[in-house]
Amino acid sequence: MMKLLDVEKLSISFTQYLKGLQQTELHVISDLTMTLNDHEILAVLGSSGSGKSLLAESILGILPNNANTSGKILYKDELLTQQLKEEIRGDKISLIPQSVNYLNPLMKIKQQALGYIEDEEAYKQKEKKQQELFRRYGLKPEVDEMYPFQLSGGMARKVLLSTALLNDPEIIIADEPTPGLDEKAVDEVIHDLIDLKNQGVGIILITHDIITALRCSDKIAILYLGYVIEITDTKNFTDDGSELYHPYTRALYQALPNTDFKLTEGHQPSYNEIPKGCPYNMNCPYKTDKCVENLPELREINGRRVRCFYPLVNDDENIQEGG
Ligand SMILES: Nc1ncnc2c1ncn2[C@@H]1O[C@H](COP(=O)(O)OP(=O)(O)OP(=O)(O)O)[C@@H](O)[C@H]1O
Ligand code: NI
Repeated sequence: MMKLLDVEKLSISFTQYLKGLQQTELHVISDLTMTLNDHEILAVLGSSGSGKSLLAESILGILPNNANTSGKILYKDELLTQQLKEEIRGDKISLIPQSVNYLNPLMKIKQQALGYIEDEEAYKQKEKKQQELFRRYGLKPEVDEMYPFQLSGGMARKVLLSTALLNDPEIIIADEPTPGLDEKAVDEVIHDLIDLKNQGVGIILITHDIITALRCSDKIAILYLGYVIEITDTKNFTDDGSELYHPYTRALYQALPNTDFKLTEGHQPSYNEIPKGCPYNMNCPYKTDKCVENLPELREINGRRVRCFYPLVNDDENIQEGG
């Protein structure tokens, strides 16, 4: 097992200008810490608008200009600077984008998959790889000369997937690859991701769909109001949920058959109302004054990372109250 990415205390916010000279800070991601290894699918689970795409953009170095960030990201123990991000983007790290709108509508498919390559030999090699990948994903040769509008949604997704794989990436960030797809296409995406993982790729699967996360990930990081509140092995989502330590994670899992399997808006308060103290305290049945006053750190407990003063650890595994 090799560490590919370490995200350490990453925060992303936007300054909002209100009437007059007033301004407030919109905290979209706060104090996010997580690790991605090779041969691993890490699902990042959060509701719509919770900053998941911004996390992807931050790792890739394509954040909007007005974003304020702090914290750091390491790539194989090396600080991932903006320069290094630009070097490895599309090469060692690839994005499977959230939307097929990432395709340039005015450019033929093959041309945009390959990009501009000056060296003739290098071009030929990449072209060969592209043709292999297109064949592997069932894209016929005539797709090469098509424009995006001529593709079905499923074909466009396969083009994005093949393009992401062209340079044998070590890390793939898949941003919501399944919404809007029919059941068969979802099965295919999941199958492809697991296949890539088995080849050694480390994958960050960004999703608001807990069922997709449960079906293919090895670990799940759960976001709440921009905070990671638990990172746990996917196998801990089992039976009655008693292996899940954060009250929110457990409630989410136990509610599953009755919800529409999605983390919808309304589950969480809005970003303008992030409470002082624990982000979950307003909904937590176990809260104390301490939770209202203080923000719990993300700490390691029995191989999980949990942001809670009173994690729901089984009786036989005694844990001290966190500080
Ligand atoms: N350039 C920007 N300026 C100001 N605020 C922004 C900007 N970009 C994003 N945001 C804010 O950050 C929030 C998170 O955006 P993001 O696209 O990362 O969410 P997401 O979790 O990917 O949502 P979805 O599930 O809908 O894809 C947005 O709701 C928006 O309020
Ligand atoms: Ni998004």
